[in-house]
Amino acid sequence: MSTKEKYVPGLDGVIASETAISFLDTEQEKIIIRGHELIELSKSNDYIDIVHLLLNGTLPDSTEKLVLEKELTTNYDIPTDVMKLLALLPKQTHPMDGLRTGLSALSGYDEDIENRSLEANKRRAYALLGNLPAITVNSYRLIHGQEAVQPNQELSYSANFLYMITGEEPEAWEAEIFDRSLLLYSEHEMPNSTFTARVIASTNSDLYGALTGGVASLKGNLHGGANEAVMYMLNEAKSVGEFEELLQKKLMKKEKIMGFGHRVYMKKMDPRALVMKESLKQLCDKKGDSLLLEMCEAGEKVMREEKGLYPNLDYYAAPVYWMLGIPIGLYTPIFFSARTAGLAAHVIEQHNNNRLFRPRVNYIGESY
Ligand SMILES: CC(=O)SCCNC(=O)CCNC(=O)[C@H](O)C(C)(C)COP(=O)(O)OP(=O)(O)OC[C@H]1O[C@@H](n2cnc3c(N)ncnc32)[C@H](O)[C@@H]1OP(=O)(O)O
Ligand SMILES: O=C([O-])CC(=O)C(=O)O
Repeated sequence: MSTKEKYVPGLDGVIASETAISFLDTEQEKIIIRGHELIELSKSNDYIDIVHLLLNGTLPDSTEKLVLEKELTTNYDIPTDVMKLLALLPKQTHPMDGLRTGLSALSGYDEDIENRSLEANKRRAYALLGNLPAITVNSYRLIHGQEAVQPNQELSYSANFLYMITGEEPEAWEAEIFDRSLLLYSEHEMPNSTFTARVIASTNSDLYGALTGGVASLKGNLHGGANEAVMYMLNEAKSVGEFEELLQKKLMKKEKIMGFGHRVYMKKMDPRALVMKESLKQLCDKKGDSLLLEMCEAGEKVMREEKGLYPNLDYYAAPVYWMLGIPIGLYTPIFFSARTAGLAAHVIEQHNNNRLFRPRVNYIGESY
């Protein structure tokens, strides 16, 4: 390669993979997951259905769904030494770093670690999905000097996840809102974390390593870390007026406003954000407190008028999680936990039809 090749910063619009898993059809404004539309699925399916769809290629029938949910809710075997390791981490460790450490440590306990077959990878993905709620919640709790919590295996996957977070058995409608958030976060084509996981998998590295890299990628506030950043920003204001003022000040200082904009939906609202906004409305009605919804809507207006930018999923996920009583530090780990279904499907696809990722550069250094 002697002459300069076309360089696209941030690989914007570059096709990095062929995949049968998902596609953002921006013309039709559809998020396609294995031939199904995610927003349609969010109306009558739940997270377990999507896990099945992502990892098996089809929506489950009622028996398959029961079997899968049972497998995930009873699959809890985090080694005590991993818990001890998490408890040793300094208090200031970010929960995403705790999760990354816990997830990474699990690899040593997989006696079949070198097996990259479809069956072995699927078994691993299910085991991880079973353990992730506990790893997510307990890495947060142990870092903060709290006791580890045990799952309640009588509850559904999502109800148990929320129960472990808040310590209270959720009402059915709360578990439903939380489940819908997991579904919306489950898979989204080729974001940075998925690309990261596929790049790692392409060296024949294992699922744990690929997912561990995925956690690091998702932590950043240009990606998954935006959901917690949105909540910190909302908490800086106490009224609609204060929030509008805060946004104007940030814009004057040329700061990025978390929860707005998207590489693929830049000038349109993320379809998932609309569904999440409905969940926020539902929560506000139930709790008789609409302040957060009013603030978010005012923020939407400011950003549309000032920048022509629209909310992404993280903008509405943050107030929804807040109103469900979830600690802010868990917002991004929950996103990762939900995305594990999609990431695992991508790693499996990469392993099954692999070519090493190894791009080139345009050299702009000293002449030679
Ligand atoms: C579920 C998810 O992971 S969704 C993403 C969550 N991340 C965020 O919410 C963080 C805030 N948003 C952003 O930083 C961006 O919109 C991104 C990174 C998500 C996508 O942006 P990119 O495609 O890389 O575009 P880029 O950052 O180059 O922005 C293009 C222009 O829009 C502006 N812009 C983009 N997003 C924002 C924002 N949130 N606030 C203010 N300005 C913004 C940029 O400043 C830039 O303006 P300029 O051309 O005048 O310099
Ligand atoms: O697609 C992206 O770049 C980021 C995103 O919305 C996601 O991962 O859900």
